[in-house]
Amino acid sequence: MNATEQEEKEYLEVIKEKLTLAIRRGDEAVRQQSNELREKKEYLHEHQSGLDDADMVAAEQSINRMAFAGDLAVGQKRKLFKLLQSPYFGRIDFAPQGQKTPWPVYIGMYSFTDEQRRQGLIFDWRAPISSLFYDFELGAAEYTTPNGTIKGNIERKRQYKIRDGRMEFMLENDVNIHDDVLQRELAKSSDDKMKTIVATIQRDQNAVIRNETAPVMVIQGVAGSGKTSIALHRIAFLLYRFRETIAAKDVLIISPNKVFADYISNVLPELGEDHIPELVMEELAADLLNHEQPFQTFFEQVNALLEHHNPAFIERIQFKSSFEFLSQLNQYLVYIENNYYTWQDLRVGNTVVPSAFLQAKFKTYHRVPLLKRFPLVAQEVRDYVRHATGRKLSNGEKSTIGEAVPRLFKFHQVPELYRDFYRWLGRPELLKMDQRLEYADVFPLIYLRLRLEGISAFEHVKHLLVDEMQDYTPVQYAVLSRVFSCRKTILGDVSQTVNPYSSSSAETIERIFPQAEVVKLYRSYRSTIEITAFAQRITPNPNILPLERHGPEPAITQFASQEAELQGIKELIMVFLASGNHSLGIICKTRRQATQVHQALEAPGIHLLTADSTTFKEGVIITTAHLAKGLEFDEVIVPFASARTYRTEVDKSMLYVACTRAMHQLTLTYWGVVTSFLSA
Ligand SMILES: Nc1ncnc2c1ncn2[C@@H]1O[C@H](COP(=O)(O)OP(=O)(O)OP(=O)(O)O)[C@@H](O)[C@H]1O
Repeated sequence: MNATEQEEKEYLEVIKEKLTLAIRRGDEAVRQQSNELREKKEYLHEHQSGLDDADMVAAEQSINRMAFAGDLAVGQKRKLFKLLQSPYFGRIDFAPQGQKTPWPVYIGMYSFTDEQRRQGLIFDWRAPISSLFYDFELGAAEYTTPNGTIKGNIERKRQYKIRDGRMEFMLENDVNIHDDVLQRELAKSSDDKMKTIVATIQRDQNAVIRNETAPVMVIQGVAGSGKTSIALHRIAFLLYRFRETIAAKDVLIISPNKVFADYISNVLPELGEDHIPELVMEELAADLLNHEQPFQTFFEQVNALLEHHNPAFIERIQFKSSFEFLSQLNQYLVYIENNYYTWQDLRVGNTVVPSAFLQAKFKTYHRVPLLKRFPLVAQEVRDYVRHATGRKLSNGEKSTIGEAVPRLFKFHQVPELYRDFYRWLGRPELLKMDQRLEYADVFPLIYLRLRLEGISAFEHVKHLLVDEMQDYTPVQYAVLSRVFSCRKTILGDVSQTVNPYSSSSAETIERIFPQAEVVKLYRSYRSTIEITAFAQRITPNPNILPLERHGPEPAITQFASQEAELQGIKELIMVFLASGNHSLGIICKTRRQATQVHQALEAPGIHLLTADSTTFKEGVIITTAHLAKGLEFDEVIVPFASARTYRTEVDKSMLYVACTRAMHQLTLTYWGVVTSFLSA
């Protein structure tokens, strides 16, 4: 069936016709449903007075059902329209064992069935059979279904590029041409937001996407290895595979900032899924602190590190990012259990509640978080006194007990205990708590809160996705592990840390989640070989495997002065505007520098992205390396690449992140002496 390219083109027309018909039928159904809905509402309105409660409830339920069906139909129509533009991207002819003739399986973004013949015309890329396309070339192959493994033979494999309903090309996979299609995809200029990669998912990526069993999946991948893309496709896969038990609203993405969240926001809707709730780490922290405690943000912490070298500040951060610190916090919790109670008899009127009774009751509730035990023990004491006196207690007596029981313990507020922790350590100077907490104290405080008070928020979350895992500390992970007992996908790259004093590697995360499956990805897709090799000069990684794609050598351009450099950048922007590229990122080390460049270049269409920005912008963007993390641009300019700007370990991380954002072209500019990080 459909052996030649001509036959394929004709078949495409047949499929498009069927899709058009399905859209028409869907329209008709939607029209009918909305008419029925309107009639039902009118009927209700007119007969309101004659209907009893049960009738009203039934009518409301039926209206809700109709509205829901209407929404589904609209969603389905949207998918059909998308399919009409590009119905499928792959085909495999598969003969299951024992069958001579293979049958063609066309694979697309969504499935499409011929309702009349009950025949699958297009299979969703996430369907079990579609995994054949990603995992095998011609020859013996197998795929797993919920009912077992199906073995067989792939006799033909093709890839298509269909755009606006037209077949742009068709490739026969008798050699490994997968790379060919991938090359074409990667050579394109960037989209305004992150895009889907369903047509070119690679085998190792597919294994991560389709992993159904890992309770915690840790993806450690080099810059541009597709971690974020894979994680989002994995979510789409899990939503499809477990659609009976998990919906988009049950997933939570923790993203590093709002711009990144906006940048990735298109992927899941493109894949036909609803929008997934997301939270920035600081929003999560504020929630877990009941919005009662102001704190420094991670951006502010990193900016402070970049602006001033402050050894005491660095020491505080480093200490609080260590495993040792987490273990000290745990030891402190044991210590206060054993040492901060003052056992004594409690007198209520003429009744004496013996200290042994109090001690025993506190022991009974040892599974309850410490600061939550007081009201429970107070109730036990009230019962004791009532029993002893044989009468009801007065309100005064009740409140005496309510106040006296907590007094048996030394502290009652988590922040007091947090401060005491440093005294217990013998290092009170490690806590700087002015008007607001330092960022390094935010999660330790939350951790104490969790252990001492318990927090029950976020229990509804069934899958947690954490990006930029290298930026979070052991205490942060200890918090995440306690707040989210669900399955998790955690991804990042330790080479892209923006704060080397607080970063975590996959190994660190494995210590916290011993049940984790760790996957390492070394193939880099984003940048040309030249850009990847250049970035290796800053932070070498012998394991990185750049995809064979070439472009211009990155340029390091010297200027005589800052004015000349800014003028040079203006000219580079003009060249960019005349090129066919879509996005240019001008990536600075600090916010101050980014603002300075923005002021110097001020022109319509040049956007400054800061930590306060909430959306990703197309065109020319000026920003910091910290904010650019996770984003990508056709071209990148790194201004002020001098020895004065890039000196410390943190600076070096920033430079690496900035350079690895470039897909096709990279230019570094400076005046004075070039940074030594580029001299290797
Ligand atoms: N299989 C693939 N097919 C096509 N494009 C791919 C594939 N894998 C990755 N890419 C592309 O490579 C680029 C990098 O992907 P992504 O941003 O997901 O990587 P990352 O590992 O999260 O990067 P970083 O950590 O550097 O931010 C994107 O443009 C993505 O579309």
